[in-house]
Amino acid sequence: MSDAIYPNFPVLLVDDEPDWLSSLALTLESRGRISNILTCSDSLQVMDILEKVSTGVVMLDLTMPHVSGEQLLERIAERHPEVAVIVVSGLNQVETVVRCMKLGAFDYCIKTDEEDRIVGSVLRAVRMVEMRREYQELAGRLVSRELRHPEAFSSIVTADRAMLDIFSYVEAVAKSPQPLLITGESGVGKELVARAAHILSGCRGKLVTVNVAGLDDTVFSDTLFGHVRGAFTGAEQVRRGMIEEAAGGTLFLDEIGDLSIPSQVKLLRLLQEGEYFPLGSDLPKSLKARIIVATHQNLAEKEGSGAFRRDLYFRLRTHRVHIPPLRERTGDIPLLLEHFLAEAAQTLGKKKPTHPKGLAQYLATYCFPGNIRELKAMVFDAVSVHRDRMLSMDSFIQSIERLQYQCSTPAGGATRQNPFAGFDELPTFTDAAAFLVMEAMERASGNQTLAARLLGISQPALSKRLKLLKE
Ligand SMILES: Nc1ncnc2c1ncn2[C@@H]1O[C@H](COP(=O)(O)OP(=O)(O)OP(=O)(O)O)[C@@H](O)[C@H]1O
Repeated sequence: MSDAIYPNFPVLLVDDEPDWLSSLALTLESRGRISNILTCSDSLQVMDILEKVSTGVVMLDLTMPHVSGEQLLERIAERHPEVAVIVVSGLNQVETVVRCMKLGAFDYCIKTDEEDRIVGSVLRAVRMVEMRREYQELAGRLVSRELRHPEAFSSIVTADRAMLDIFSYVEAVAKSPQPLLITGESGVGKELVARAAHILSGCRGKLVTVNVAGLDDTVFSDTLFGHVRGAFTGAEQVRRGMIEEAAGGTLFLDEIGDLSIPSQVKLLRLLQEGEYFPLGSDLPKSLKARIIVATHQNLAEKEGSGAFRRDLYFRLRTHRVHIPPLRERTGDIPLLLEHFLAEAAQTLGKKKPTHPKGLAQYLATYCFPGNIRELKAMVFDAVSVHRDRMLSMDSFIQSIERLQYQCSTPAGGATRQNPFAGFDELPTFTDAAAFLVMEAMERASGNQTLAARLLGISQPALSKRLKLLKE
């Protein structure tokens, strides 16, 4: 949650008793952190307010002069079905409850109910309205496929459809108080997406990044929550934790899949309660930052094996995006190549070189386990050693040939499979060679030099085989 008022739509409290209105408002603010509250003690004004202000939730008394709560409930359900109405009444009669629920009430509370019951009901209604609004926003954007703030994504070079859909999604959920989970292999651009989500959130505070991989539980707590003086031996100064650093902004927790179980419990509590205790202090502090988390690991698998808490996993996955690896968006390679060539030339103080025809095609045949970071490093390496106007292909070929084995083994480095192992009847040498040649030509988009490299033979040798195939 940011410093901004919460939720981003008003909760309207309607009751003819001003004292009850102020006490309810106080309870919602202190127990539910709901600060965006409007009150109305005149039932005649309610429909006017709803016309003018985009209210999300109404808490409605039943017994009021002029217009009764039930009449209002009926009108609201008819004219503003998007508003969630919670009836809060002194009447504890089953028939009244049933009638109100039939008229479309979201919930029915009795004024003498425990505070937690009433606050819990409002929080559920707020969450439902938030989700409904996010869904409508998202559906609208996916249909129009238009970004309202494309500048937030300006550092992410792509023309890939899946990536552009991710941008729409991130834009739609950017203002949500719920955490955002970003998954994807290492180097796909998760941090860039987190940065874009932070810009779009409208929070004026900083984006504070913490890589939680390898932090033991004490260091994790100290880093995030900070400590008071004397909290432990050596704690001579107060330490502001990263949550406080990020107040009014975004806290980005990278490598969340590596978090220890005790730290997962603490993170879950922080997300659930919106509160934390600095080490050595028994005075809680409020979370005032939006949380974004990222991991290259498969959290569903980790949850299945018990290495990641289920409750935290479900809490984190409310809003989630998966960034595809570069090998699944090879259409981006020419764009990224141009982008990194310009960046490398500028950084290294050189003139931007042109690249050989076929380089992008050649790169597209490689699996890029390190994704865009790896491509960027390759381009910088090539630019740093090149002397002529035209970039040499050799530096790329050498890097790729050195790393190529990783592509031929499945993720996780399992041993190379024999592709013929499951065949009942083996193909002849001639047939197998013909299939290989056709596959290489396909992968190299018809470029014989590239196809020959993929097969480890010379271009004339490939040309000879192609001629034989045609005959
Ligand atoms: N689409 C892109 N356009 C331009 N640069 C990109 C793009 N995607 C990634 N990069 C660059 O690649 C590098 C890796 O990106 P980033 O750190 O965001 O990846 P990551 O998924 O967070 O990696 P890790 O999991 O290792 O933390 C950065 O230098 C980033 O600027």
